[in-house]
Amino acid sequence: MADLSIAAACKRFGETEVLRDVSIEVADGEFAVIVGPSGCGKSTLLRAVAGLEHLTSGRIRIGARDVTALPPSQRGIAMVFQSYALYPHLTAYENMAFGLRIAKAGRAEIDAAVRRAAAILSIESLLDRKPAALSGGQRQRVAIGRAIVRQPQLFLFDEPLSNLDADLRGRMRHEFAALHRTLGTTTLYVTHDQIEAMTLADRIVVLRDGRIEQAGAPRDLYARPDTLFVAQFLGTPQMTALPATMAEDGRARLAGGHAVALPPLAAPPPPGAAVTLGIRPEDVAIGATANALPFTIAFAERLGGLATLHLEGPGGVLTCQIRDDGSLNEGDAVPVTLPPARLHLFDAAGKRLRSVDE
Ligand SMILES: Nc1ncnc2c1ncn2[C@@H]1O[C@H](COP(=O)(O)OP(=O)(O)OP(=O)(O)O)[C@@H](O)[C@H]1O
Repeated sequence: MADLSIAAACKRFGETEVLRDVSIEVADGEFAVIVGPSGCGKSTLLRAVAGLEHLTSGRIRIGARDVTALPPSQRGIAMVFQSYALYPHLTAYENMAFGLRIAKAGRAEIDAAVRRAAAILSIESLLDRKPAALSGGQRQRVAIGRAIVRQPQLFLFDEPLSNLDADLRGRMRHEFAALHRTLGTTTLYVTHDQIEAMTLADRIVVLRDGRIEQAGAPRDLYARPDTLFVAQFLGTPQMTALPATMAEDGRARLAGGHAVALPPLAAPPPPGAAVTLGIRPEDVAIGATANALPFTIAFAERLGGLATLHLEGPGGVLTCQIRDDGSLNEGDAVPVTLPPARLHLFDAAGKRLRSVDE
C-alpha cells in the first residue's frame, strides 16, 4: 500500500483547460472520493493517475515513486471502469486471472489469488461463466475481483456503480465500504453521485471546472461548505438558497421586506449588500414564533415516514423535510422559522460568510 500525491496537475486538450492546478494528497489506506458535475474533469484526473493521460504539467507520486512519466503497467495501480471492460470471450475466472498471467505469475499463485478475491466478493459459483451470462452487478464484482487479484498499491474507480439500478447501487455501496475495511487499500474513487461520496469517503474532493472547490471530511463539507456550490452539491434534498439584502440592523431582508436574524458574522457585509441565505431541509423549523415567515405548501412529496415539503413564501421556494403525520397538506399556510445557528450565509460571489465561532 502507498499514499498518493498529485501536485499542481494541469491538463489541456488543445485550447481547453480541463485540469487547473489540482493538488490532492491521499494518505496510505485512505478512501478519497472525487465528486463534481459532468465535465468537471474527474475522469481526466483519474486517467492521469492511471497513466492513461499525460499531464500538461504537474507531478504524480505513488508511495516513494514519482510515476509521472511511467506507463500504467508500472504504476502499481488497478482501475475499475464504469463499463467494467471485461473480455467477453473469457470466463470470470480468466478475466480475473488475466493481469497475473500477463505478469507471468505461476499457475498456483494465480489460482490462489483468484479464489481469494472470489471469496471476498462472494462470486465463487460464477467463475466459469462468461460476462454475457452475468448480471450487471455480477459483472461489476468480476471487474472488482480483477483489480483485487493484482494486489495494487492504489485502487482507481471511475463511476463503478453508475450502470446499476438504484437498489443494486445501494447494496454495492455497502460492499465497497466493507471491501475497503477488509483490504485497506488506498483508493481514489470518482463519481458524480453525492450520496456515494458522502457514504464512502474518508475525504471528499469537490471538483468544479477543473479546479478544487473544496476538500475535506464529508461531515465538515456538509456542515461548513466554503461555497454555495458545495453547499448545494452535497445533501439531498438540496440546501435552499434564498436571495436577501443586508439591512442596517445587521439582519437580512428577503423579498417583500421580511427580516431574518443572522448568526454573528466574523466580517458582516455592509447594509445593502446582496447575500444568499442557505438552509438545509432538516434545519427548517415549522411553527408559529415571533419571527416566523409566512410560507404556503406548494407541493408535498410523501415518502412514507418522511415528507419533503416545497414551500412558497418570502424570497422564493424553501425545501424542508419533516416526519409526516399527514396533518400538513398542499395549500396549507405554514409559519417557518430559520434558526440563526442553522443558517449558512454566502456573499454575492457565493463564498461562505463565516460566523464568529467558526
Ligand atoms: N481526449 C479529449 N479531447 C478533448 N477534450 C476532452 C478529452 N477528454 C475529455 N475532454 C473534455 O474534458 C472535460 C472533462 O472531461 P472528463 O471526462 O474528465 O469529465 P468528468 O467530470 O469525468 O465528466 P463525466 O461525469 O460526464 O464523466 C470535458 O469538457 C471533456 O469534453
